[in-house]
Amino acid sequence: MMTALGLMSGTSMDGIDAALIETDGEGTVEMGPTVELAYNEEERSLLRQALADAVAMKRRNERPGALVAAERLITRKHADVVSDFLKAHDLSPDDIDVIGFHGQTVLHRPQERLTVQLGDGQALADSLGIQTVYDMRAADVAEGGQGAPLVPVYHQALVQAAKLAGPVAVLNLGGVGNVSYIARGRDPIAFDTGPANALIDDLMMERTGIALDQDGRQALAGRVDETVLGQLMAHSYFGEAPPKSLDRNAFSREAVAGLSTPDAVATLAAFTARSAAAARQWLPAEPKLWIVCGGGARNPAILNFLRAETGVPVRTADEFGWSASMMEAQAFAYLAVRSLKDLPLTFPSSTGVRKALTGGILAVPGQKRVSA
Ligand SMILES: Nc1ncnc2c1ncn2[C@@H]1O[C@H](COP(=O)(O)OP(=O)(O)OP(=O)(O)O)[C@@H](O)[C@H]1O
Ligand SMILES: CC(=O)N[C@H]1[C@@H]2OC[C@@H](O2)[C@@H](O)[C@@H]1O[C@H](C)C(=O)O
Repeated sequence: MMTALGLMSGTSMDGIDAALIETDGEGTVEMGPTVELAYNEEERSLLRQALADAVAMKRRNERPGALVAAERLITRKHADVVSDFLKAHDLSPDDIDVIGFHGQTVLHRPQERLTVQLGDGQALADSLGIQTVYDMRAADVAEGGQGAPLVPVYHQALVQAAKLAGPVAVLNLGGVGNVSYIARGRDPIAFDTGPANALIDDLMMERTGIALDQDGRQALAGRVDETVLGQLMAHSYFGEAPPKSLDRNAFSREAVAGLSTPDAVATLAAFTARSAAAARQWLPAEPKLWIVCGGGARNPAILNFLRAETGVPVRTADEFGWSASMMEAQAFAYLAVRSLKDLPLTFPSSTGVRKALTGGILAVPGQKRVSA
């Protein structure tokens, strides 16, 4: 068993989640304390600028425009989260065997073998004195995989430990949605389903200056425009067979521009649910249960739409004693341990990589940098 601290800064760009787990990187996971640190408005706008500037990137080590400043911010803020976490729980760096550091995705174009996660793993390891596994998507993409989703192997460990009768669909609703289909005796089938909260957040930011629909209030007050929803669902992504994955900004909210804020948000929330439910067409059997995690698990409008679309029970991760909001941070802790043990992170059925593959770069404190 190892003590691992996972750090995630997701596509919603709302902040950093940190979660401690004890795990063997296989069937055993014990969940420990967690902490989250929100980005302030100035930091968010730097990250938004970094996403815009990343569009021009051709090679993953380039850092045009705001990307240098954004990477510095990401690394420093992650170091702060860990220091605060250690202090709050009276821990020392020696108590942590490994950090799993996801970084901030600013660009994801697997078809060009390009996926970019900002964050200097070596600098983080040096400043904290804790070995750090980072850049966990790169090896998969270099081998022809999508580089996402990576969490399915963690979803599988939880579903198996809970002895749930499958098949189970675990749905993460962050900025982007991704599903893991977990059934006995097979590797997880997984892919990105469509938008989750990113379109809702962007629309809310534009119209109200607050980047979320708190507790789904706008969506619950609005009416879904079925014509507009049909236009949104006509996107070619939904007709593509997996493996497939998405950039945060793959979808446009243009189609809802003419609607009132409640109707626009309701329609986008329904879009999230309908596109997630449409994942079933690529699964070998109908899931008996959907378990929702990520910030979308706190949006009752999305959960209601998902119940209507799937017709089977939809529960949140918290109802199983897991953590909807910390699932990904825990997953990156788990993946770091798997990386140290040379166990696979990705599978042909999750990213389309040719064969099950480990990944991640190990930064040991004080180690000399090897240029890529
Ligand atoms: N109480 C809430 N009500 C409605 N929506 C919420 C609530 N809490 C969080 N969210 C939504 O969840 C989002 C954050 O989700 P999460 O932290 O899972 O995303 P992420 O990890 O950044 O993204 P990804 O999984 O795509 O990398 C917020 O941007 C917001 O839209
Ligand atoms: C490139 C990238 O960062 N993708 C994220 C994003 O956010 C959700 C979805 O798209 C998922 O595929 C992935 O994150 C989770 C943590 C994953 O890799 O499993």
